[in-house]
Amino acid sequence: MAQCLDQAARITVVSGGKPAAELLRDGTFDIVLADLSSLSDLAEHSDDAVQRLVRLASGALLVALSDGVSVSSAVGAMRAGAHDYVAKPINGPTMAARIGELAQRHGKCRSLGMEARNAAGLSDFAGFIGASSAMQFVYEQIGRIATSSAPVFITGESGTGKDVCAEALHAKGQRAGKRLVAINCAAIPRDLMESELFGVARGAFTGAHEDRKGAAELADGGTLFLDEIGEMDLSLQSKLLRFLQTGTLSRVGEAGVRHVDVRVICATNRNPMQLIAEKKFREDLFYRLHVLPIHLPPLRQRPTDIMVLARHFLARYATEEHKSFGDYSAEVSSMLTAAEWPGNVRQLQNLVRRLVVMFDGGEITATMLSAADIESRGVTPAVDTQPRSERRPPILPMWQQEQRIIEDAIARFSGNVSLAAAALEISPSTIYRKRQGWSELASAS
Ligand SMILES: Nc1ncnc2c1ncn2[C@@H]1O[C@H](COP(=O)(O)OP(=O)(O)OP(=O)(O)O)[C@@H](O)[C@H]1O
Repeated sequence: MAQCLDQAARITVVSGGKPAAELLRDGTFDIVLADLSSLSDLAEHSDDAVQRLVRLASGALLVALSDGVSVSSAVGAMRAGAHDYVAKPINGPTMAARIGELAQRHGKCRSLGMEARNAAGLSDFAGFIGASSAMQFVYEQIGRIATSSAPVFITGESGTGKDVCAEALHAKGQRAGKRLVAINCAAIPRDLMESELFGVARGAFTGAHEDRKGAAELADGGTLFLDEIGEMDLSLQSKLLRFLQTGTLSRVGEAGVRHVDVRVICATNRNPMQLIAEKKFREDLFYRLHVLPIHLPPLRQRPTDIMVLARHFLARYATEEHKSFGDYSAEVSSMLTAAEWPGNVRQLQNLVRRLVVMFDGGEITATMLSAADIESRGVTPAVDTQPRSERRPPILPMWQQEQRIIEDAIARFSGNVSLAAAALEISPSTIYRKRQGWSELASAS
């Protein structure tokens, strides 16, 4: 692992909780890797031992290592103050990647010598734009793990580039000559999901007029990207687990098995540990998939990327629209850099696209920016000639108002959910999820 970390990293190994406690009392460390099975000399219960080590190692990041994979011990260690939990066995590069990701999240890169390494970083990489140290770390991770066949688990808020990441991993890997087949577990109705994933045999159900390959077979030799994996039905999760364990699948309605060789990449914007705790995601499947994790940081945590992205999108859309724009004014630059970007890169991208469509060119001013922002929220004051008393519509429940906004947007784009989602700055899967919820609410009322 030492070879995978920065060259200047110094690693001290001790065996047992007591020697570790003494060392932490006297010295300063950035990362503590605490093997839970070796702490019994410090406290009877490993959670208490972790708590003591965390207290002694003030300022250090503590990673708990465990022999088995168990949510209760993970939760216990995290409650006791550990910053991450890793199940053994784990190899050096993966451990180094986990540490880097953790350091990124906790702003420890500088002390771990990562900042200096990133100074001459890339401003674009396999579809990504961004020169921040957070993105340099992502590029490094992609470069390091792309050639492996082990599953990758991508996490990150909506709009942070999880699809871009899956494409980059495929493009940089040895399977690039074969297909990358993506399947969105939230967008496909539950009863169709199994046949979409594993295929269907002719006559399996009404409408199955011919044999059809599913996404896994179509990706044979290449990469299968399971987007929004957290939304997958529990019964299908068991079948996916069996597929991962055996490398074989059966099409729906077929008795035999077929061998399929795919690299699996999955992504979610949900917290996987929480899904497991809520029994919505199988723990054993999670650990099968969570071999090489990549976390995409939200845009607000990498403000240096904001203007790089904004300029990139401006140039791109101006070319597309055959318009000529100058730069963003200083005021606009500081407004964009200070914004929170809950929709991350997708939100910024949509805003710039609207600016380009709405205006003819020139420098982007604060007035233009606020006009484009108002447009995005659909705040268009209507001309009102009726008396006030007649004007006020009844207040509808929140879900019905939300439904109206979303369905209006879909109608505006002639039924194209992806375009409506882009205009509303949400993901298409959010729309599908909400639609499912509305029909349940409507049938309940
Ligand atoms: N670093 C980046 N550089 C350039 N474009 C980016 C970057 N990150 C995201 N994008 C663009 O932002 C949009 C959203 O990205 P993507 O679909 O990959 O996000 P996501 O994390 O998968 O979102 P969701 O969870 O909602 O599906 C896409 O158009 C993508 O090309």
